[in-house]
Amino acid sequence: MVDKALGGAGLRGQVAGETALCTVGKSGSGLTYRGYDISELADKVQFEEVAYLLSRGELPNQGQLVEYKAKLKSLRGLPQALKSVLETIPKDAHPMDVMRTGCSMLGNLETETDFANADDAIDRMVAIFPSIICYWYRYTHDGVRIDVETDDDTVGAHFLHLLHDKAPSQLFADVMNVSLILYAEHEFNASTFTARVCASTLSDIHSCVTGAIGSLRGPLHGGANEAAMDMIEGFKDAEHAEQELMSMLARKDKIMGFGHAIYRESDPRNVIIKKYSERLAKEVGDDVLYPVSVRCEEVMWREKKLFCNADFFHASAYHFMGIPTKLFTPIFVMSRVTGWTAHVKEQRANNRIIRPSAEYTGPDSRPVPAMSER
Ligand SMILES: CC(=O)SCCNC(=O)CCNC(=O)[C@H](O)C(C)(C)COP(=O)(O)OP(=O)(O)OC[C@H]1O[C@@H](n2cnc3c(N)ncnc32)[C@H](O)[C@@H]1OP(=O)(O)O
Ligand SMILES: O=C([O-])CC(=O)C(=O)O
Repeated sequence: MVDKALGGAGLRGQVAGETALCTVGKSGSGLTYRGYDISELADKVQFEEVAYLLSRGELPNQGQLVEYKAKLKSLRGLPQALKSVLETIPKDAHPMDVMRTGCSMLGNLETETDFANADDAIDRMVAIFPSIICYWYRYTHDGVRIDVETDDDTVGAHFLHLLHDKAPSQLFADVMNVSLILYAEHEFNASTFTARVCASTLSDIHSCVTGAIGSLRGPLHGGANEAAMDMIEGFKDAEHAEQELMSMLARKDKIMGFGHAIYRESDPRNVIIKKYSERLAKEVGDDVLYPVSVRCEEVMWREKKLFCNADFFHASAYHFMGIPTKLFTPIFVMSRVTGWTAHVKEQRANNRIIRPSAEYTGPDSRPVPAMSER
């Protein structure tokens, strides 16, 4: 059924399948993973518990969590052939292209041959994605071949450790944890739908994730956090931000990090990451980027009733932790791989190939003219 308020373009408002994984825009804060509210998850659990919840169906007990984290730790290493491929990708490549190639190469080296073993392939991707991006980044930017097998307890701490060559502070590790939870799953968003379409052909899980990475890359989806950072970095202070935004709105520019396909008044993830951005700003002594971001939020709501989505305050939060802007969207991949792959399993469990119909708008039937008549 088409929701008239949203219109039908972009399949908006049309139910394209069922899921037990996530609600968007419904009860509680509006976002739940398997029934658990996002704000409670962000408050109380680790990303690894969310990853387990999505792949296995329930939150782990203590023993299961210990075992799961030990398994992830043991899967961080990169095969030599994958390292060689990463070393050939140029320094100026976009890191999302590196993620896409890294995932695809992993699919060549560790091909999923039996859907019954999907959880092993999923765990491997959750564990190895930070290694892939950091190995390439440090090799091409710092000229070092890093050892990716750290002893860090969590995916977020492991990532920051590899990137900065030292274990992160507790605050930074906590922010990464919350960020990875917030990005983990979001129903039938564009990249997840890509993964489900691929899964519906009974393709392998690495193909599903490789396709999803390509969809996430665009600035209307995951790429918005980088685009938001590029924008706010250009503002000198809150006053300047307001003037520039007003001009951008007058030119009808799209303001990255604002608006949403489903939420109408707010994105429940924003209030959570905004709080952490504020804490980080205090921690690092920022008195520009956070006030600039807050002013952008005020102006966009006042002028357009547009609100910050999950991406906007992620920009300043990641920046405060010393993460280069072009690595922002790969972090989204490190998290969303848990949602994508849970959807792949769900699609496989109740599958019919996804193949909608198109309304034809081309010319009427006509004969092929001879070459001399074209
Ligand atoms: C984690 C995520 O992927 S969250 C999304 C990240 N993407 C962004 O931040 C990119 C900026 N935002 C956008 O481009 C859009 O809001 C999207 C892609 C997220 C949603 O697109 P839609 O569902 O088409 O948006 P929606 O139907 O609400 O748009 C309504 C109107 O608001 C405008 N609008 C929506 N978002 C913005 C924005 N960020 N800046 C300026 N105008 C906007 C649209 O152009 C549209 O105007 P129109 O009717 O004159 O064409
Ligand atoms: O749901 C969407 O369309 C985009 C989004 O917020 C996400 O994927 O996290």
